[in-house]
Amino acid sequence: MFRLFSSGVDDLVLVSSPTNGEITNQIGARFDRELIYTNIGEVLIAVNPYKQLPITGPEFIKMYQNSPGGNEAPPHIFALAERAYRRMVDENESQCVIISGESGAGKTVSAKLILQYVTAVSPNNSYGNSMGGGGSNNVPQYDGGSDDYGAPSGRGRALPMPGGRGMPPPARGGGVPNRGGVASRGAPPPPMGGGRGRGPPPPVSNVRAGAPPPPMSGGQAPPARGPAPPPSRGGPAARGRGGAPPPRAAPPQSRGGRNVDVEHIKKVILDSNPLMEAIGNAKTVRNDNSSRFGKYLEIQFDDNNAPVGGQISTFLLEKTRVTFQQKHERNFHIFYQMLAGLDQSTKSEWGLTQATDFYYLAQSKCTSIADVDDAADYIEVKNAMTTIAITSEEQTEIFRILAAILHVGNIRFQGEAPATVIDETPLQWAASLLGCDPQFLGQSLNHRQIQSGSVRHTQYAVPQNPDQSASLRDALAKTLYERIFDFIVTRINSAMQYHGSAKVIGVLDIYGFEVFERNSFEQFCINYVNERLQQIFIDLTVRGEQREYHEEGMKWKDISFFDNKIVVDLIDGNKPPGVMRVLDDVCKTVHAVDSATADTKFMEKLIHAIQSHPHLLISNTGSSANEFTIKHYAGDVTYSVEEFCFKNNDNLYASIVCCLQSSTYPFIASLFPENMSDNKTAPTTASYKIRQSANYLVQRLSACTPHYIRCIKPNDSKSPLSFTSSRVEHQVKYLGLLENIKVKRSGYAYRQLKDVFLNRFGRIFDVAPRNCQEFVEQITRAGKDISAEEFEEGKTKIFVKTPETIFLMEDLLMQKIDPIGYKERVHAYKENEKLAQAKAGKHSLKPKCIIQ
Ligand SMILES: Nc1ncnc2c1ncn2[C@@H]1O[C@H](COP(=O)(O)OP(=O)(O)OP(=O)(O)O)[C@@H](O)[C@H]1O
Repeated sequence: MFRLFSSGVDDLVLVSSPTNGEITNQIGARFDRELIYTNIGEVLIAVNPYKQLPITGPEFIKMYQNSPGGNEAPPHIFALAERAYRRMVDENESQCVIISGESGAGKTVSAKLILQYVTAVSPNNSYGNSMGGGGSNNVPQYDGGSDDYGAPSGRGRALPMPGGRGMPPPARGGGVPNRGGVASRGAPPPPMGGGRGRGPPPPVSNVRAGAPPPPMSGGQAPPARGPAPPPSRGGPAARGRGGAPPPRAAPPQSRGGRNVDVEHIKKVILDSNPLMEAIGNAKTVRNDNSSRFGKYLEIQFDDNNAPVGGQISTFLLEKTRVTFQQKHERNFHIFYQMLAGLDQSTKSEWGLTQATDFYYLAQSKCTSIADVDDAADYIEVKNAMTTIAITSEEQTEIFRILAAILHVGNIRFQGEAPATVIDETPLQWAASLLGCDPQFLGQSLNHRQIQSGSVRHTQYAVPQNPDQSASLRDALAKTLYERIFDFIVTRINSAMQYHGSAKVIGVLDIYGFEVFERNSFEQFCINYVNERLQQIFIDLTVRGEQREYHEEGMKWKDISFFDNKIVVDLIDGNKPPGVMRVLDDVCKTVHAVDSATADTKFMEKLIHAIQSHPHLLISNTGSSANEFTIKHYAGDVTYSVEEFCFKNNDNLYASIVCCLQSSTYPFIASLFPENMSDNKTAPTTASYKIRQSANYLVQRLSACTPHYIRCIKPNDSKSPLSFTSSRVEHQVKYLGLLENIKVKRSGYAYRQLKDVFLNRFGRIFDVAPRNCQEFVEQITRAGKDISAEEFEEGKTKIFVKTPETIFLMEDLLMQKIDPIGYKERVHAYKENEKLAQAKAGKHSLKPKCIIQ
């Protein structure tokens, strides 16, 4: 008895006894052969190789283009992209690609590859008769692979031959099913929700700018240090080149009907990437270019299936990074790009020197990244801004605010409440660049406006001590940054705005499930969003299966799976109240208490409100209780409640907003349109915004046929092609891959169109069977371990219950059509096995197939 598949199977649904360890072994065995992609049905697993493999160049696009729904194609991100695009074209349905995984797993690279593929294969004109494949070679492309690879052997079915470096292996088990596992709906998605809690914008067809980004907040940096040269000018009166024209968003470029410059839209889609990365990405210890926000990009396609518009929605921007970064991490790239790229005279005019002079950049002791040229990136970012029609005046306004943020970070406080500023210089700089009166700015940092609980219209200015003032200072910096971020996202959306009806391909690049040694409010929110995404994943997968059974005229069999609704309700439920509801209730009543007392009250209330729940564990219910555990679908996570209330409150401080609204720069005032004297509406909390965002996402994604990419980070040292099994197994667990496989296998492990099935497996016999019945008769005679119950015939497909049957059929096929190759593989297998044993069981695989 031998194991044939020591190289791992390309569809994990075919693993005989799936466990987290076994899945890891399979992925590892493939990774050793530079096969970074593996399927679970139509779900794609992508392992980051930390090395450019020659598998994503234009010739690979051609290879996958028009391949029939990914059938027979080895697992590849382009196979998935092709399936999404083709299904949109053929079935006139919106599609979405949901990419998840931990930091550094390769989500952003995967998202870029999807965009690269879709922009390349779609037509360049919004009318005419080309249906895909008309993409221009001039379209800028992500440089994800080298072009030095040999030309593919043809279009459509052209598959790479085995043996080459980075080449996919021969399709095992007949490739992935054409359909199945996904539900579909015809209509394009509904209009988006409103923008940033400033009231919904008027509906414009199915596109609107400004999704509700749910901000995360919190984190207080210690007071600033660092020298700052004296201001060249003081106060708002001195304004340099900025009497600045009214800079509010330029009128959207209205598009609709057939007058769309598709090539321009493709350019905007691809060029907006470096801009979004500049304002939303940063170096972290895990990833030099880590996205610190979630992004959902929808590309809109017209009747000619050309991209005619788009829409970006952002989620969970980590704005605490503006004021605090841990050691060896950086702030958002844009700050360093500005310092490296701005001309010297503007830098002098704005009081800018070097990164180490500004506390917000200097605290982490990391201001540069190996192999990154911030000055060159600055030029790229400016060009991208120009592409999306941000005028040069507006660009100046944006960078001046960023400069102001750096000076804000250098303001330090001392003394009793109200705290006084230690050195006026940074305050003067900040006030000057923000067009505010320095005294007004100072007062808005050392006094906080508090509304009376009993008499709602009464406001009090409460003096703040140095710590509290530092907290307000950081709130100012974070608010300014967030508004710039939103402004740029809105302008990207304006540049892609399309008014006609359209179907979409959405690409969601969002943090995956997070479990650290210490988990805080941020992980709680991220994991909640992931619970919601898991919910729609299960829902759509089960419904997709149901639909397929129905279409195939087969009797539905119940699929058993863990329904995580119970966990979602535990977090966001109203009646009985979930954790978020309890948190919001506590936050409403704790304005006057310090952060630690508020967290204690939250813990008390949580223990009282949710006494017993099968998915909530509170081991310490005494007065020192400070953590709770949620049993998530992917595993248990313990959350420390420290700063939960502070972060959840995410206050927009009235004093700060009023000061900025008084700015003599119309651009800055326009970023703060809210009416702060309107006391009627209760301030929204961070968890409220996250619930809203999650609802919005679920609504958008549910209107599409989903495609999933689960990204895996193979090691923590960013080493090329190195695979640490324990790290991977952890991710396999938290990505819920085992559950994926179970759901997918609970009915049939394999399904294939009748023609494709009979063409492949009919070759086992001297006389090819003409139909399913003949096939079953012959195969049960040929393979003594194969029973007729293993097969079921639908209207268009043949279904096979267990992977073992598929493996046996594959063996019979191979012995028949390539007996020498078969012997060689058996030999190679034995050699590989010896090697594996010598390496003490590295990726040791359990028997997948028995050769007799
Ligand atoms: N398919 C790939 N081929 C080559 N290198 C890759 C690939 N995927 C990822 N990488 C490398 O890994 C790095 C991290 O990838 P990426 O930024 O996409 O991770 P991420 O999951 O988006 O992380 P984060 O959540 O922190 O944003 C990339 O900058 C790149 O160097």
